[in-house]
Amino acid sequence: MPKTSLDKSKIKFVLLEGIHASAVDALTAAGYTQVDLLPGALEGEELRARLADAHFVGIRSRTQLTAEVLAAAPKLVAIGAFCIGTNQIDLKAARERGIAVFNAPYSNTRSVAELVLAESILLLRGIPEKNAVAHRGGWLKSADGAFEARGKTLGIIGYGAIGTQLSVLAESLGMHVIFHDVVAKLPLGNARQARSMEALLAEADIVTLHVPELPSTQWMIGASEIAAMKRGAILINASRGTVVEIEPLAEAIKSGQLAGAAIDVFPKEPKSNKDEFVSPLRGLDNVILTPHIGGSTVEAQANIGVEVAAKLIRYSDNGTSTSSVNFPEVALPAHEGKHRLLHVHQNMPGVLSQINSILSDNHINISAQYLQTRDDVGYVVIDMDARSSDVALEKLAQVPGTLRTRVLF
Ligand SMILES: NC(=O)c1ccc[n+]([C@@H]2O[C@H](COP(=O)([O-])OP(=O)(O)OC[C@H]3O[C@@H](n4cnc5c(N)ncnc54)[C@H](O)[C@@H]3O)[C@@H](O)[C@H]2O)c1
Ligand SMILES: O=C(O)[C@H](O)COP(=O)(O)O
Repeated sequence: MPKTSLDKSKIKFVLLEGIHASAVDALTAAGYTQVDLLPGALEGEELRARLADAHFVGIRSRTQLTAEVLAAAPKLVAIGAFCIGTNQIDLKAARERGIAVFNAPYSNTRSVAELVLAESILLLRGIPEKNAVAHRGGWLKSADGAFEARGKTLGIIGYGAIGTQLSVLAESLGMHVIFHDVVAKLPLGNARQARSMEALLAEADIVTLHVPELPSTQWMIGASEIAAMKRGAILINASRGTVVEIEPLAEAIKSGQLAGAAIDVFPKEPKSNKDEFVSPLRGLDNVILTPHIGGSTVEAQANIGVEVAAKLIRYSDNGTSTSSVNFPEVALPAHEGKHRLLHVHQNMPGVLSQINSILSDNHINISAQYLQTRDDVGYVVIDMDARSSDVALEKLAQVPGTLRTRVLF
């Protein structure tokens, strides 16, 4: 056997944040034996120490993979975000180190949509407050401020995978759906695109947020947006904690400007289940507070485990990088009987011609070559005879601008 491909028993996976066992099962079935599964998020020195010899890391929304952390992970080949959001990862820094990032863009979307629909019904009926009062020995039997969902207007900000599913579910209850998105979207069913976010805020009985964390979505709902909502409306945020300003929201609940709210994500979330949750929203009975569990269902987590593990396995075994959120996307066939050399490099003129000169000067006969670039990084894949891969790897690793090389067989 040539010595270039890393034996699967030597490839180390570190899975943090209680990733579902389905991921471990998938990795084990694919022949990977070194899989460390940890229940919580890590940070600082503990995180760096764990990543020092890891080839793959799996995280959820909590673990911050900054440029500094990635610099302390010299062997890292790919990152699996076992969730939708990838804002916790420095995607550019990862790409510039030749590290591909994969996520699960759909597996938990139904869980979030169902939760938001349930919260809409509960809040329209004032159930959180009635429930809290009953727990304290009170009895709030009244129809005042209690409404059916039928005929109410749901305003969805961010009409993507979650927003659209929620749209369909809400219409099945007889709700009117309006939405706002920065991209033109096909309205599903009888849903209607609002003229602007302001128009949506003015019309909706319930406003729900389903946007990613971006500079443009940071604090997009603050005091003036809340003031622009109908008096007695409801606000729901299960997107990211940086999207809604909490202080003005708490004030609006106390003043009656908003009748209720359901908040699943917060600007500052506890590091683990052992830490205290601190928020100005605590103690407000008509606010549903949930600990970032919009996507936390058994079904979603099991599916995410399988989906992201499959992407990491495919990238590790075959080099295919399609659906990566930060990396050049290359779809590769099997390379049976051949050795496959993967070369990740800075995207600058001349790299490919240098690679091909080396192959030609060393009389290396290639059977296939694939190239894709993304921003500042290029990814070239070369299939060749087994006897050539040792020398090709040694020579191509020296090409100026090389970020990373691997050989698969
Ligand atoms: N609470 C949870 O547990 C949980 C679970 C899953 C996802 N999420 C969050 O929900 C977000 C949305 O998920 P998704 O699957 O629907 O994502 P998506 O990418 O499918 O949809 C997001 C939509 O928001 C739109 N958008 C972006 N910027 C906008 C802006 N400024 N104004 C209006 N629309 C804007 C996009 O065009 C897109 O249509 C994720 O990015 C993630 O942060 C939270
Ligand atoms: O981005 C996501 O998918 C959600 O925020 C869920 O994150 P979690 O896996 O940490 O629950």
